[in-house]
Amino acid sequence: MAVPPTAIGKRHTGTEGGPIRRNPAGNVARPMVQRLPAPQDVAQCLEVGLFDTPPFYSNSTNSFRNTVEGYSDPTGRYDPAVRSLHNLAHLFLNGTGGQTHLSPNDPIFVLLHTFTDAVFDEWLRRYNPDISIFPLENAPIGHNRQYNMVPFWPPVTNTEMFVTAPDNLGYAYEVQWPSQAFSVTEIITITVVAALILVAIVFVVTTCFIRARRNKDESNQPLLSDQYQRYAEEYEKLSNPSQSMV
Ligand SMILES: O=C(O)c1cc2cc(O)c(O)cc2[nH]1
Repeated sequence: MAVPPTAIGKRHTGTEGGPIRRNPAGNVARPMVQRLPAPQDVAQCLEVGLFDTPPFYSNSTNSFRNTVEGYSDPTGRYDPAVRSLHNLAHLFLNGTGGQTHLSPNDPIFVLLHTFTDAVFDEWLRRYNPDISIFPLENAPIGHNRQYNMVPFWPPVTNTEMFVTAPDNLGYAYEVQWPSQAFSVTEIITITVVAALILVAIVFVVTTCFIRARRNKDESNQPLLSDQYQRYAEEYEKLSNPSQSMV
């Protein structure tokens, strides 16, 4: 049977899985991927100071690499149920862009991966790490620092790519990075410290004020000074106040 030309056209303009499909936030079976990453997630991810932690895999915890990839929560804590940042954006698309073997067919892939690289670049800029923090061994195949990055051609090692964009690619990303919001613990700590500082300031100012007033009184009325006050008190105690104390 002859295939209608329109059907042939569709087959060739679409992806392996058919035309590009997107159903953003439409995965009702997975409510956690019904949202995009938030600016705060990026800010938190950039606070994860360790580049990677054993086993240098998708279950690494407190690893910037695993956090930006999106297998940890944005603070770096690994949780198998969580998807964040890069992975969350893929899954949010809920269609071609959410399937590893098809996602490059969706043009959003380029934007997502460019932004992910910009986050990595900002991390390199902030922490200025030495290559010695990149795993030398025990990472999955292709992921130790001297290995070539598969499938790039000509071959390029992870070490060669562990460089900021201006040095590596000749351009810089221009992003206004969100700043980190304070946590509840930090807000409480700041409030307590501010209150203590305020009490200390009030105490010092009051003490200075009282001293200044007393000094003024003493210079204006020397008989009110401590020394004469004591004489006065002792004089009061005497049974016969007219008797001389000298
Ligand atoms: O389930 C994930 O975390 C997930 C899905 C998905 C799709 C994709 O094209 C990727 O590049 C990564 C990815 N992660």
